[in-house]
Amino acid sequence: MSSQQTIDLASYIRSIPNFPKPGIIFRDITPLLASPEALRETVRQLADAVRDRDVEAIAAAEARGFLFAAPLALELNVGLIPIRKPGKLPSETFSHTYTLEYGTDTLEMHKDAIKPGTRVLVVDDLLATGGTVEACCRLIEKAGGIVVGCAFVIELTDLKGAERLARYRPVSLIKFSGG
Ligand SMILES: O=P(O)(O)OC[C@H]1O[C@H](OP(=O)(O)OP(=O)(O)O)[C@H](O)[C@@H]1O
Ligand SMILES: Nc1ncnc2[nH]cnc12
Repeated sequence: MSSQQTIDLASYIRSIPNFPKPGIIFRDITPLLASPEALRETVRQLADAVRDRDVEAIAAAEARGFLFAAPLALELNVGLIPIRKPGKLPSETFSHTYTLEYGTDTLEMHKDAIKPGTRVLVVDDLLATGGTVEACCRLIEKAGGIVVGCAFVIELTDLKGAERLARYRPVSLIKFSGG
């Protein structure tokens, strides 16, 4: 695809009704991941959206957050801090429990992952209630980091996650309403 043509990123998201529970419309990123052009454009747009934040490190929660955090860290030339589900990280961790659109979960981060005062951007594939990324922000703050923003590929606007995360100045590339 030539650089003159714009890519409609939303057209690479597949909507699957009633997964993983009745009433949820699952926004599936696998078609976007399958396209190198769409994935490259996604990472480029995320980088452009946060370039003025003086980001010094990127943090992301497993699993889908990692898929965008690693190429974005390379694009911004900063390191990557993995935030993981319980029992996966080998050294001492901080822990935080949060509520999802469906269910609850706990996340952990290495206590020594961040030098105090480091400017950290949190990245995830999708913003629903904001619970996951709020948990990431809490973990970063417990470690003495400064959350300078959070960036998402997809935002589910009806769930008001952007309001919950307003103090972290969230940005998103694709917005869906209605589930
Ligand atoms: O804004 P929230 O209400 O917190 O929801 C969004 C989160 O939910 C999904 O992750 P999930 O916990 O399903 O895990 P996965 O990445 O391992 O699929 C998604 O990747 C986000 O991290
Ligand atoms: N509707 C949704 N689609 C995909 N991932 C999600 N994570 C939370 N809600 C989701």
